[in-house]
Amino acid sequence: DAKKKKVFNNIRDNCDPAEFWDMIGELGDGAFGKVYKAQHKQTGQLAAAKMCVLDNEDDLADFTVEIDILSECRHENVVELHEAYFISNKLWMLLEYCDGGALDSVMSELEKGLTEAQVAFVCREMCRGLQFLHSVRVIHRDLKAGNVLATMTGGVKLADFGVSAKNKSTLQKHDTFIGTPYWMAPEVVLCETFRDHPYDFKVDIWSLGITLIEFAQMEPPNHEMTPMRVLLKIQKSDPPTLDQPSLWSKAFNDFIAKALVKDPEKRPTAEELLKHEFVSGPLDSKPLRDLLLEYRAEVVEE
Ligand SMILES: COc1ccc(Nc2ncnc(-c3cccnc3Nc3cc(NC(=O)c4cccc(C(F)(F)F)c4)ccc3C)n2)cc1
Repeated sequence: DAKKKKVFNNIRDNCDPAEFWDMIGELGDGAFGKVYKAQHKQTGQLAAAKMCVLDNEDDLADFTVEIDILSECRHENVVELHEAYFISNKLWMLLEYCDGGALDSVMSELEKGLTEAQVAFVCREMCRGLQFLHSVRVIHRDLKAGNVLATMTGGVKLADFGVSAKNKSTLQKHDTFIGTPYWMAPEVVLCETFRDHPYDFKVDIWSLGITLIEFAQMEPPNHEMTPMRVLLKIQKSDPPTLDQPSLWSKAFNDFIAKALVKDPEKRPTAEELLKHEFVSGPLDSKPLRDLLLEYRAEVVEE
């Protein structure tokens, strides 16, 4: 009955994607479920299709955070959701297909990091994506090269391949209202008022800085340590820098130093970083497009 059946907007209920889409290849088989390369039967449009088997309809609620966010987040630097289907306990999400793949795969396949020109272009696009996400009060919380997708035409798109449960926690929308305060206990008031700490979104700026070091050096700082050791190190050490600063421009080193400020209140916003000389000059997508052509040649060769 209508009452029980929660209607989720953006999801086509009891509609089979196989009616409209052919699954033409596999893109990944992660913890989250299978991901296929799909082609629309009529339009020929390509998509990345993620299928998750849900035990019951309540699990669907877990995914609606991701679906609602992706449906609202229409921006050229954020991966775009085409359609979502829910049929016989299977949830399908079809996203625009980024034919360049994820940037961590590009680096590991070519066994080299990005040049400064490539980093500067990708960095500007990522800042624009972050500026948008933060403007609609979405915090990514898992920025890294593996979550940056590219297209052969030089498009750069923020994505998040994390496991859905993590997505739910990482993609907390921060505009939930505070309940009526009259009956609130003091500790609830304290928690409620400081819950929506205005600097939460600054976590993405730190991760952006770390991701730039990953682009330049193929690995993030401290990659040789165990995760436990890294937690302690990040907490007590000075912010990381490029291993060999003299190999890179002053602007690049300075941009990283600005993003990797430990105090979130002093860390700049994406909007402020877009004014930095590292990304404010004329930047061309050609260096990135050339890298992707190299990558495609390698992958095709295999
Ligand atoms: C191995 O070679 C390739 C070649 C091309 C591609 N291209 C591509 N293009 C688009 N999506 C994918 C993809 C690959 C593996 C897993 N998921 C993929 N996309 C995807 C992403 C999502 N969700 C998000 O990216 C997401 C979720 C929450 C928030 C956000 C954000 F905050 F960034 F907006 C983004 C949901 C469903 C799917 C199918 N992959 C990938 C690998």
